[in-house]
Amino acid sequence: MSEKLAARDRMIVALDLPSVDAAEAMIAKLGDSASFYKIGYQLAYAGGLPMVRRLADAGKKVFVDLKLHDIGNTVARGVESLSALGATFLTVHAYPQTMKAAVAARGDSGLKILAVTVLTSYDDADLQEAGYRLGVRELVEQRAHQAQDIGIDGLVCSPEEAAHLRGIVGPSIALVTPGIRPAGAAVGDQKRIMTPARAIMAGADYLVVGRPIVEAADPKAAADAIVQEIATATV
Ligand SMILES: O=c1ccn([C@@H]2O[C@H](COP(=O)(O)O)[C@@H](O)[C@H]2O)c(=O)[nH]1
Repeated sequence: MSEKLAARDRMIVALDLPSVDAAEAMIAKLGDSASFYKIGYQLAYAGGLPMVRRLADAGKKVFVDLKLHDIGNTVARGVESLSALGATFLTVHAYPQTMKAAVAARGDSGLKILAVTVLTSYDDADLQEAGYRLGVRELVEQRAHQAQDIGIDGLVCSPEEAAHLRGIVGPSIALVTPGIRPAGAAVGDQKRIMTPARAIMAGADYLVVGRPIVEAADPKAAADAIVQEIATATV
């Protein structure tokens, strides 16, 4: 990551909420404690995509996490449509055809394409069950090399792989890490997790945090605590 970001701007809050009203209420609760939001399946499919422009116009950054994966032409047309929304990041799965189509289609829109290496809810046994021959570490590494060759802007990975990947891809590819759990937080369905401080020390550029904030009794206090942890861990 070339730019030096403030701790708050490295935390991406996943707005995994059932409606636009619920998401807007959460954004109001968080106020200045959050500057970067992620819109994924739940909110996008509940009419949340127009929020991208509204948030961008309000000075917030937005990550559209739709994890595109289809034939190249369909991915390219989808990226063209999404690039008009004003988002900062868009995810695709880290398959070569998909990544090539997305990188070619983003044009000079300013949209950055992130490749999802291996979902943070997967471990080696899950990959084997899905028919993969490689374990998590090997598949993440292979996909990182392919993504870099294709010209991808960033990788989504677990913080467990961040230090290793930083050594492979160098400083200019953003490492965006879900699977963040403050000490004592419920793990849920995530399998490859770290605390915010450890993720930052491992080399993550951005931390994606959903349930530990949006399901907290006091989301603003939860977000402030994570930002404080990021600040303390930043060297
Ligand atoms: O590998 C991945 C890719 C994306 N995600 C998304 O991040 C958030 C994490 O939410 P938590 O509630 O903090 O677990 C969620 O929107 C996922 O779709 C991921 O977890 N892992």
